[in-house]
Amino acid sequence: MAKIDLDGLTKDYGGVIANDQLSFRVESGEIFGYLGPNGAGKSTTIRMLLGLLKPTGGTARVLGADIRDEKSLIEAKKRIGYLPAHLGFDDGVTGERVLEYHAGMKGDSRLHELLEIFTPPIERPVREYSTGNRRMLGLIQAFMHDPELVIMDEPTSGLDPLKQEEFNEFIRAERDRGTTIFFSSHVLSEVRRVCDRVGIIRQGRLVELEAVETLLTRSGKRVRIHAADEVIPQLSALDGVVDESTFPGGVQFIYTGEINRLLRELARYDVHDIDIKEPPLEDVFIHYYGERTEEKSNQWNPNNE
Ligand SMILES: Nc1ncnc2c1ncn2[C@@H]1O[C@H](COP(=O)(O)OP(=O)(O)OP(=O)(O)O)[C@@H](O)[C@H]1O
Repeated sequence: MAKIDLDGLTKDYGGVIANDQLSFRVESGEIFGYLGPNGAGKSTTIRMLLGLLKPTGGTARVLGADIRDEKSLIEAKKRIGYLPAHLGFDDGVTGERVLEYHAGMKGDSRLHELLEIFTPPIERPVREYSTGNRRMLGLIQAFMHDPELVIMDEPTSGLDPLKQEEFNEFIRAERDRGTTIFFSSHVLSEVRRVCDRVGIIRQGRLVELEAVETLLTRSGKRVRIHAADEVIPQLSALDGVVDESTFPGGVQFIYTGEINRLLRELARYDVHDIDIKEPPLEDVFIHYYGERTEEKSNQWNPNNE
């Protein structure tokens, strides 16, 4: 059974249709990345899944509970971990007190191991916390009761690169022990490293739903060849070559054809050196973020790491 199942989920804020008939599933035991430019509608979906906002059309099920059915959603939420984008902790109390409060409501069977990975200074009042320490406290509270499903809104914002990497490792291990993870993100490198599948939302509509590997395969390879000047025009003209550009002593392009065909073609030329890579995920996703100057999406920063 899918852990999350959206069925025409719609939110009209009265003028702004933030989610427009979204239908997709998050399957058991996968890490699903929910991507989209600023204002695309990610937080709106997440807040509806947690029952914090009411849909104006369609519905969704989380762990089998219809989000319109308050009672069954409350029951399901005991088995869900949630990390909101904005962490509204009581600033006056210590991190330890915050965790005790959450433990009282839902349990804390994994608290000690989480405190070894994420390391906020729990003896200090939350008001003294840096953004990263707040995020870590939030992550501990999201996972401490060993939930079956974890929903997170931009979980790594504010974490330093080392903690981000620890977070990546941690959620991969969580997935391997069977936890299902759904999170929104702007950090493409993180999505590449940890997600099994992604959904991309733009102006409230789902524009892509695909395995990360498939997206990358479909997007071709980035090829950089050093060769004699006279063969460069012929290399640039090969079938399947797009976005070609030359540099002194070589040419680079995206190759969208069959890789063996490229290798056979290249064997006919005097090639000095070659580098074949997956395209950066930025290249793969960038066309979903068209009209960037006309929308709020111009805040999208694909290099945000
Ligand atoms: N309470 C509200 N009332 C009216 N419009 C809203 C409300 N909340 C969000 N919106 C609008 O709905 C759209 C989607 O917003 P949402 O916060 O879901 O996007 P997002 O993808 O999470 O963005 P970001 O990446 O910037 O956090 C935006 O146009 C936003 O301005």
